[in-house]
Amino acid sequence: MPVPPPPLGRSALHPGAFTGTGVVVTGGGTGLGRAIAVEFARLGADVAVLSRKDEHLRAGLAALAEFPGTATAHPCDIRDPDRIAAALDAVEEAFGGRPRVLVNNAAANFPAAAEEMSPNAWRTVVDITLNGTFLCAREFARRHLAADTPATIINVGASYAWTGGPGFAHSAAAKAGVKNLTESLAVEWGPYGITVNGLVPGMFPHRDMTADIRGNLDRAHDKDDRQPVGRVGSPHELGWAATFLASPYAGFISGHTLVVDGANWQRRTLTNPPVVPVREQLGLGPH
Ligand SMILES: CCC/C=C/C(=O)SCCNC(=O)CCNC(=O)[C@H](O)C(C)(C)COP(=O)([O-])OP(=O)([O-])OC[C@H]1O[C@@H](n2cnc3c(N)ncnc32)[C@H](O)[C@@H]1OP(=O)([O-])[O-]
Ligand SMILES: NC(=O)C1=CN([C@@H]2O[C@H](COP(=O)(O)OP(=O)(O)OC[C@H]3O[C@@H](n4cnc5c(N)ncnc54)[C@H](OP(=O)(O)O)[C@@H]3O)[C@@H](O)[C@H]2O)C=CC1
Repeated sequence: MPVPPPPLGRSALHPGAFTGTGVVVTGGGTGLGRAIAVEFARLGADVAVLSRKDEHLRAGLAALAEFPGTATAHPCDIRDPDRIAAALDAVEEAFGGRPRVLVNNAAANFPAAAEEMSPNAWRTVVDITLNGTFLCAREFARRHLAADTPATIINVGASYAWTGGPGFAHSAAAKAGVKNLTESLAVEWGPYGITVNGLVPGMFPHRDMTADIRGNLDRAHDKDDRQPVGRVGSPHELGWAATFLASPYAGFISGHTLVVDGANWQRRTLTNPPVVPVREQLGLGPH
């Protein structure tokens, strides 16, 4: 019997838990990033959204408008270190101080057969998902290291970091890198009061999904029945996990990657469904 989550509008932590705390969410104008941004704002945080597209920045601001904290949005391509630095300068000015939390949520992905992936397709996904995560973490941490102030970083991953992701070789490899990077940075920066954790969403359908990813999901019917806990995730549940990881109650958690997926990725048996080649799954013809 699936147990539904408490409804949108509840918070897991006490009201005002993040009042006076600045939070940066990359890709915070859409989907799961926006859900994370909203849960921080609900708890009083000042929230900054960073991403490339105006429409996404506006959507992020609109979602944050009902909450009391400062909401700000800054155009930024996380592949470009200078633009990241400029965006964080602008965030500090808007908040009147350094944000304490960085959520590296932005990523890139599309399904493609590995043998058909162009070098630039591979490079683009790795550049945004892995390199962008590193560059944002580096710029954010440098500022805290220089000022000797505590901070926390959450890197959003994917469970195919452990399993491989047939049909998503670029994204899976990049997310494996993100998980590994999380572990390195947690140790390097731990002595200076910076915790670094990973947060992995399982199946969280939402209306901002790119057509490619949505199409991939839509090939599966009965999505709830395919999850061990009997249902897919609601985006605000991921937001609750993020706020917990950034809270003082998680201060002794660092270098960990928390998977929020109802045990879906452990669902493996010796009698899995028959193998369907990736080309067939993607509707591609023979080689
Ligand atoms: C599944 C569960 C886990 C989910 C995890 C997620 O991350 S969900 C989050 C998902 N959310 C997002 O991903 C949101 C952000 N995503 C985006 O902005 C775009 O999808 C982006 C990743 C292509 C980057 O845009 P951009 O303007 O920087 O790049 P660009 O347009 O210049 O393309 C670069 C190269 O990639 C090639 N290529 C592109 N598409 C396809 C394809 N379908 N097929 C094959 N190849 C494709 C394109 O042809 C080009 O190579 P070329 O021709 O030069 O050799
Ligand atoms: N949805 C799901 O079920 C799952 C999601 N995930 C992970 O969760 C996170 C959020 O995914 P989801 O919300 O579904 O995806 P979306 O496609 O809705 O969000 C991706 C966000 O990343 C931003 N972005 C992409 N490229 C860049 C860039 N170069 N610079 C700055 N921002 C960029 C986009 O904004 P813009 O276009 O404005 O730049 C967009 O807001 C990702 O890390 C994803 O890998 C993992 C497993 C499953």
